[in-house]
Amino acid sequence: FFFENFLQDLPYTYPTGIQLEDGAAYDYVVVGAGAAGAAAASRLALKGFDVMLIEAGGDPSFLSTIPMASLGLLGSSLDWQYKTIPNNISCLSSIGEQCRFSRGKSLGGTTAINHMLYIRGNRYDYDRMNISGWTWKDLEPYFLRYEGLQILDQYPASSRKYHNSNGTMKLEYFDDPRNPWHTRTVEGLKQLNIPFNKDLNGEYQIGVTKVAGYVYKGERMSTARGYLARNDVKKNLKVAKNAFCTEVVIDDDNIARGVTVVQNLQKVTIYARIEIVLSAGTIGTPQILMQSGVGPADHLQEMGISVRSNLPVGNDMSDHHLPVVIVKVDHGGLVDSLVGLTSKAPQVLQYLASRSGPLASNSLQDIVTLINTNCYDFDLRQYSGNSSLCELADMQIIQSYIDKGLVALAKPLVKQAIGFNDQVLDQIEKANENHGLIIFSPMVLQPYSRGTVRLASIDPLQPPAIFANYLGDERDVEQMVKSITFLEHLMKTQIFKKHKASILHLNLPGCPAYKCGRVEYWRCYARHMTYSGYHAVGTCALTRVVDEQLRVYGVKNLRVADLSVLKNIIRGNTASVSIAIGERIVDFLTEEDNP
Ligand SMILES: Cc1cc2nc3c(=O)[nH]c(=O)nc-3n(C[C@H](O)[C@H](O)[C@H](O)COP(=O)(O)OP(=O)(O)OC[C@H]3O[C@@H](n4cnc5c(N)ncnc54)[C@H](O)[C@@H]3O)c2cc1C
Repeated sequence: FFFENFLQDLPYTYPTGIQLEDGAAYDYVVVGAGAAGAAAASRLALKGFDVMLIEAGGDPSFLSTIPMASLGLLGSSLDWQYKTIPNNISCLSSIGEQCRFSRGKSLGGTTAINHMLYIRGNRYDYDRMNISGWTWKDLEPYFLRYEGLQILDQYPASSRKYHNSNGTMKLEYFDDPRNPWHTRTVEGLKQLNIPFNKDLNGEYQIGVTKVAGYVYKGERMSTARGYLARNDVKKNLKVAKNAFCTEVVIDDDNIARGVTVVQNLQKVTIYARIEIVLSAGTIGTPQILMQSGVGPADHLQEMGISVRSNLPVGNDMSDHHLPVVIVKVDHGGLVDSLVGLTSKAPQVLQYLASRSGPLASNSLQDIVTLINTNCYDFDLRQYSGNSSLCELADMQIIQSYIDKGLVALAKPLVKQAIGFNDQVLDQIEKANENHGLIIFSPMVLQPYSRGTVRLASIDPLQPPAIFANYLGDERDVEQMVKSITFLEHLMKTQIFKKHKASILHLNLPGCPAYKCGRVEYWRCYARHMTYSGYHAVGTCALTRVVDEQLRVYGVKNLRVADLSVLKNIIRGNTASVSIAIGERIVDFLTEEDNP
């Protein structure tokens, strides 16, 4: 009752869903209401076009709005719950040796379940794509168009020119988690000479900081909230929820005419008078394209699908990945986790009453470190970023905190969210009996390994085959060993030593004991404890599958706007660029930037 009343009090509501009618036509059909799709469809509707936005999921849940709850969303009904095809050299300690590959399934897409960190990547990441219209200079206006940075006055003056406070996606600092490791982590990193950099989206990208997040007034700022919940958007945009797009309808002249959609067990075809935009993400978009006959000819023929355009759809997928590193620390009577907090009524009430307190925080995750490990002296244990190369990060660290005893209390939830097998989970549970745990995620930011997405079935409702192929390239293993060595040094800093921090040496099948060979152990460890950074790009890449204006080669009136078009993975988190791509396509479509 309390929650029902409370929900009615929410200051924003999502658009009402529409039941699709077979044969209906709209100016534009946009498939996928995630980071890019929500932005693209909203802007088109605001320009006065008749737009239908198709989304496989429904509204984000109340849980999705609570920043601290983000881990609890993984494996939930808001998650597509994909798992990768094993490659036998990574994720060996995940259930079935399959890495978890979470993706959001609701209005807002993955921005409704992600960790909400706002990092735009390095300017060089865009410039090096070397594609006309896609340099940082070209893209910056689109980042600024949506950015609503509320804390700009707390940034250094040199940052001002890189930001906008008035955009629709409001961004703020997360609330204080009231966990001393929040500041201790920064202190330890400073002892290794990692600079404190207030703005990792400003002049320089290197350093440690407390980042701004997609959070506003204590609640998640998904694109469902930032775009779709706007009254002016709701007035103009049509949205079909729980509507799964199965195929693009392409006529004999290779012109895309419409899409087929399954909604409430009914299959309908709807049409686009102008164009169709696929924004179903790095997994969803290649799946729809291949079901429609757009993809690698040999694969399509093998699946019995007639080829409309032979393109390398689903190839060269690149994703951040990391070894999960578990650190035991002494316990200072902390309770900052969701499960712990729900048993702490005052803190829950504080959140409900004022959207503040630990539930409005992101645990320790908003402390973000970006460094180039080549500029860290492993002998001196000091960072010295004194060349231009050092401005390009190759490692990003985030961390979260698990309070003492929490794993035992919430084992099914942890298992569902993280997906490690019982052998590993039991060891983590044991370590957590008497210690708080900090889970470090040092991401390989520029991985060499590449994977693929293929159809697993001719049935479009079945999940595709995701072969992430993490650690397929040995250089990524070496990078992970470097990252772990860096964390070992962090454990030796005064502040971490003072609190008896130590990395947990898990007993893993096939791995030598740590004391028998440190580097060999960590190499083996990395292959066991591999985890996705959830930033996969490249399955419908610019200049390979789509042209500079995001038009699919060989098919007219069909474009892609989502993370799948990025050719190279950026040095940072990916929602930012995906939203910018959603903003960008609108100018392409409306001819302001369309030759
Ligand atoms: C656990 C996790 C944590 C993350 N943390 C961060 C972070 O802190 N900061 C950050 O910047 N990024 C983060 N990311 C990544 C970021 O959220 C994504 O890269 C970004 O949302 C991708 O945008 P997109 O538009 O390509 O796809 P999505 O946002 O995934 O949107 C795709 C949409 O298409 C819909 N769809 C798919 N197939 C179909 C179909 N057949 N029919 C109809 N609809 C369909 C989906 O349901 C979804 O709504 C995280 C991701 C995950 C999984």
